[in-house]
Amino acid sequence: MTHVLRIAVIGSGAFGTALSAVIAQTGKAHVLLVGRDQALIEDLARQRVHEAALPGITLPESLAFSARPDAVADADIVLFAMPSQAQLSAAEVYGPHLKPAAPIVICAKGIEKQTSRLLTDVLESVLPNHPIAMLSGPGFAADIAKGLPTAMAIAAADLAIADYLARSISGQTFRLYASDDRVGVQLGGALKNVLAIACGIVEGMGLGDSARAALIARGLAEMSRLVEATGGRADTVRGLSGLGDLVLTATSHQSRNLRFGIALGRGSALSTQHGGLVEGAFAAAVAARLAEGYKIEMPITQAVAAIIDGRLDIPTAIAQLMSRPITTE
Ligand SMILES: NC(=O)C1=CN([C@@H]2O[C@H](COP(=O)(O)OP(=O)(O)OC[C@H]3O[C@@H](n4cnc5c(N)ncnc54)[C@H](OP(=O)(O)O)[C@@H]3O)[C@@H](O)[C@H]2O)C=CC1
Ligand SMILES: O=C(CO)COP(=O)(O)O
Repeated sequence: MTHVLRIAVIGSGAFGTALSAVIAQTGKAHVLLVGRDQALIEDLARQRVHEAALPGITLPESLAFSARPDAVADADIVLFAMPSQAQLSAAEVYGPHLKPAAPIVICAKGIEKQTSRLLTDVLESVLPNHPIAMLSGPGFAADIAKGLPTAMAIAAADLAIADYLARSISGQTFRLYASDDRVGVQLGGALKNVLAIACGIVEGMGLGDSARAALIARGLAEMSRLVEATGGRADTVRGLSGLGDLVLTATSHQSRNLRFGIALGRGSALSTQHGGLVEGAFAAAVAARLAEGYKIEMPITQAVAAIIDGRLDIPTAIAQLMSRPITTE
């Protein structure tokens, strides 16, 4: 009998639910969505709609659900679709139940706040016997779940594993490109959130589309510097999980990071809780710290970090950015 691929997606929020739905839709694998909230999981199995995260979107009949950590035991591939700061605790809870050597795919955009570690390093420290891959790039959960065309990057240390994962997960509407640059792919996702907050501030203050375009281009230069300093490649930054995701998040009001920045620019003290998850608010301080450690210039990122920490007001930040020494591009 041929083995049918089994994929488990852990994290029943917007992204995890969307990924599980789109993968189930391919018909290539048995897909299981695993969440912590028993009542929500029972509701999803009954209603096939996640009203809180993906309102009005019907989930496929073939998608299975569980709230038990040991339900991941027979999964050939496991996606970790919870926020960046929860990846470590999730690895500790689900790790003991994983199938030996099953590839783990991190589906979060951030850097560990406490230690400044990359998420691949965080998971490798807890799950040393599993290949750890990273999925990132432009794609809103709602677009993915609706079956709109989306393309993202998936990176593993071994390109053959990235290729296997890309082929296993991709379908008619959701297309993955394989890479062996885990650093570039994950930092692209983490840093674009910080830059999206900056673009939101510009929008909230009514500074114009020209300023936004300048931020995108100079932000991309900052991203390249940190990616290269950390051992990644600049060409990855010009791809889906860099330029692609930055353009999406810096321009679409679907983005929580952009909306958070707009609120800051308008002077409203929106907390990172009220607008939903704002990964860039965590990543800004870490990225600024890393830049300092590597002695590279990331003035936009550093300004966003200082604004969020309350160390800098927005007009002063703008004046400082505009009065930096004139230099070459
Ligand atoms: N939404 C989007 O469009 C996209 C999101 N992403 C990324 O995906 C990640 C998740 O975002 P998103 O789904 O939107 O966030 P949500 O806030 O919608 O959902 C987060 C989910 O993670 C679960 N969770 C939190 N901690 C743990 C844990 N320790 N173990 C297991 N599950 C946990 C929560 O469960 P509970 O309800 O039980 O607390 C919740 O279901 C982020 O890094 C984000 O940047 C990437 C691309 C697109
Ligand atoms: O990463 C995303 C789309 O690619 C989602 O962006 P937000 O987290 O800002 O909503």
